[in-house]
Amino acid sequence: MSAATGIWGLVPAAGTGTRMKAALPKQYLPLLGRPVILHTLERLCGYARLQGVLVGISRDDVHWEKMRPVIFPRLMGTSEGGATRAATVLNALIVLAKTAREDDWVLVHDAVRPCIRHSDLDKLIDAVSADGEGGLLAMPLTDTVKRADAEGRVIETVPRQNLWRALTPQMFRLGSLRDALKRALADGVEVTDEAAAMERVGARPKVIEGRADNIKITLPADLVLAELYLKQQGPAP
Ligand SMILES: Nc1ccn([C@@H]2O[C@H](COP(=O)(O)OP(=O)(O)OP(=O)(O)O)[C@@H](O)[C@H]2O)c(=O)n1
Ligand SMILES: C[C@](O)(CO)[C@H](O)COP(=O)(O)O
Repeated sequence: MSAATGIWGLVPAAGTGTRMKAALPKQYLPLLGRPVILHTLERLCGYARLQGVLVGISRDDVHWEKMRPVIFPRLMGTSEGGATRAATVLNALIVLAKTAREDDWVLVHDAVRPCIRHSDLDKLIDAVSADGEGGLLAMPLTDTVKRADAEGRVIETVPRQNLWRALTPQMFRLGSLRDALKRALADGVEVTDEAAAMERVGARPKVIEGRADNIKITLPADLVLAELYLKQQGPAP
């Protein structure tokens, strides 16, 4: 990676959190007394290797302004979210491209993964910037995997060798990722992560084993787990 290559953070935070079934979007639910997203932004904005962090929020978002996380260094502001995570990320990349360069790296990290550690960010950046094809934090599957039908009856046991759970951040070059997401959306293909969009155009992203505590807050029980992890981690990001 040339010395001039920039590294940017992009945080999709425009979801509604339907699976959480809460009164407000889950990225704004309280976690140790602060909104989930503030924990995530504190981690990312406090990470010196990022030049800036852009957050994609819904145009209907009424919580961001109330929160005004003005204290964070590197926080660039917000871009308009879309109907899907992919659309939110694409819109943010288009905004980021006004400041960053086409071959700069972008780390896309879910707003609802507040337990991300700086050591995992280092691991991802060091591995991917040396490799060039892009990559993502992930965890190898350790349970047996079943595919079931609509009635909950097992159809098959899926061989789990070489199966990984994708986490975030996912790290790709700005221009390539923007174009790949544009292509997926134009083809009507809903990709649930950035790597899937890149794979569609022939990339072979690298999986980098991440920490088990980098959980995505999706269901109520995840909030309890995130609280335990943050308490266990202590102040060290
Ligand atoms: N249109 C969307 C949908 C999701 N996200 C973001 O993508 C991340 C991961 O998505 P997910 O966990 O699915 O969040 P939600 O879509 O809010 O959850 P649900 O699927 O339960 O509605 C979250 O930070 C979420 O805010 C986004 O920026 N724009
Ligand atoms: C990007 C991601 O967190 C990787 O596992 C996941 O795909 C997000 O999925 P969601 O349904 O938008 O939570």
